[in-house]
Amino acid sequence: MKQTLKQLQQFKGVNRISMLTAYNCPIARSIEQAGIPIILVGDSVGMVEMGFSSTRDVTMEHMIYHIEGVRRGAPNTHIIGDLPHLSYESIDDAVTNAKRIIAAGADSVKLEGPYFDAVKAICAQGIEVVAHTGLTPQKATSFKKVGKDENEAQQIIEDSKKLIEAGAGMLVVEHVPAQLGAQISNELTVPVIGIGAGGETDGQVLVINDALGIGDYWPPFSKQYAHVSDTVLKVATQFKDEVQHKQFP
Ligand SMILES: Nc1nc(=O)c2c([nH]1)NC[C@@H]1CN(c3ccc(C(=O)N[C@@H](CCC(=O)O)C(=O)O)cc3)CN21
Ligand SMILES: CC(C)C(=O)C(=O)O
Ligand SMILES: [Mg+2]
Repeated sequence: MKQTLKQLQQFKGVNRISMLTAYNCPIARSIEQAGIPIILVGDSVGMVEMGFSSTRDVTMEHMIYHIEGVRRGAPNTHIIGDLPHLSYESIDDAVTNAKRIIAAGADSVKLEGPYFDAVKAICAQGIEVVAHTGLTPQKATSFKKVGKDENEAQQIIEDSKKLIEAGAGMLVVEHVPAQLGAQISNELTVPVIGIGAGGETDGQVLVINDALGIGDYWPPFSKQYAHVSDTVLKVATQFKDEVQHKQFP
């Protein structure tokens, strides 16, 4: 059954939490069928589905379109919708756009970085918020690991704590040393979901295209459980040949 962030918080320290991204209806349907409790409609859609070289090209309209499809496929799964780049620079925009993400079918919204007042304002509207620290691709100029030196690590810990104090009910921490992922998980009372943040976080999130082996590049911390792009190539080639040689239909 679809759970709220508040209900999902009970898993901390009890069960590991799995989360996958999804961007369309049939993939979301299979993820729900597998019993994954949380689907993230990430702005990574811009890179892995739309062919942009950054998540900064993703708009509110893109996010809404994808969230609507995912909700049709997964009516009973908690859906987190990413707020895209520049959609929460002002408090007014943050609240307006969070409401639009929820109206599209998400159960909570996620935003990147130390936007404490935006988190507070969105929570004040009764909308659950997921925070995101570590590597934050909307602002990043490279996708290198962050938090490797002591100052940077301390800043990430402080931002994470303040985002939870501002009202965020869950945290995603991306591409940081395993020891920092573990420390943040230990120090926060809410679930910390890691991606490239080691094995000691409360849960793990993976981009579904990386897990399926769709695309031609996958981050070093990801795992390919299948190689679907190879299958697409095989199928398309076979179909072409069969049409050519009148073997199909
Ligand atoms: N397919 C995909 N999977 C993701 O997990 C993902 C995206 N895209 N796009 C949005 C962000 C960006 N992410 C990424 C993407 C690449 C690296 C990566 O390859 N890092 C290398 C090289 C970095 C560099 O030299 O610029 C590394 O060794 O850290 C890391 C995180 C995670 N997110
Ligand atoms: C990588 C995850 C955490 C994300 O924000 C996304 O898929 O957009
Ligand atoms: Mg994202």
